[in-house]
Amino acid sequence: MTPTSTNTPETATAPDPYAGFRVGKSLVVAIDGPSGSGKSSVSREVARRLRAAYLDTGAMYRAVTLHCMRTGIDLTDSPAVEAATRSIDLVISISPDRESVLIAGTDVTSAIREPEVSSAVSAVATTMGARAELIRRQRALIAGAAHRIVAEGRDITTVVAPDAEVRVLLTASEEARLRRRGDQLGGTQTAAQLKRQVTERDAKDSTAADFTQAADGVVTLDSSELDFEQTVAALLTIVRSVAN
Ligand SMILES: Nc1ncnc2c1ncn2[C@@H]1O[C@H](COP(=O)(O)OP(=O)(O)OP(=O)(O)O)[C@@H](O)[C@H]1O
Ligand SMILES: Nc1ccn([C@H]2C[C@H](O)[C@@H](COP(=O)(O)O)O2)c(=O)n1
Repeated sequence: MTPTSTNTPETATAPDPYAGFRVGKSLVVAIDGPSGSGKSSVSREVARRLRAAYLDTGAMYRAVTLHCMRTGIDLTDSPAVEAATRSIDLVISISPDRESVLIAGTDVTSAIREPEVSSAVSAVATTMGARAELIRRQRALIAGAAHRIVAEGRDITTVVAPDAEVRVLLTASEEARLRRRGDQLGGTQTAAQLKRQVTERDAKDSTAADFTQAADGVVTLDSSELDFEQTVAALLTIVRSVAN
């Protein structure tokens, strides 16, 4: 089943002084980058300020992974994973203010963030048939968003929405990304655990999508020396300069 959005982003009728972006003009902001670079948190906040929809494509890979795990599908069995991806009844919110992922009506919003899913998700991300189906659904969600959307993942600037008005590779040094993920998890993880969750997962995922270097026309934003607010402001500046 094709996923449907549970959100209709606000249709602005007045100028949007904070975003400084012309009202009424169609806008797709595509963001890629490695784990811990700040894609989800920064993109969500930028979407709020642009009064745009927000699509977390990683959540879709996570949902398929959880579905396979719960239904006993062997994640190394590519045809079975592809079939599961084609048939999954997946509904994802594209509101930046409401995180919601449903599989066949069951709320899996928190479950897809569990460490077991994070450890297993690369198996789905590297199953090309599964990618093709998720890319198809992601394009449909982007096309169906009212008139502005920020979509983030690993292949949005290159494959899902290469014609987006704004295309950004959000990076940060490995040290910054490991530190951020460690802080995010409340200091509960050892250095080795963090490396597995960030660096090793990226190494596996980058065999299926290139998010380590900016493709032609993609602007690189290195947030290593920026705090969260500075990164949001820098991304909004790029949006204004590229899209206006
Ligand atoms: N510029 C920044 N400075 C400091 N911390 C940041 C910055 N950007 C994001 N963060 C924090 O870093 C953590 C990781 O960010 P986030 O989850 O958005 O990364 P991500 O790129 O989406 O990772 P993943 O792909 O693994 O989901 C979060 O706690 C977030 O608040
Ligand atoms: N467009 C995308 C989005 C995500 N992935 C993969 C890479 C990750 O291992 C996994 C979960 O993403 P996260 O929630 O950590 O951002 O999904 C991908 O291959 N392509």
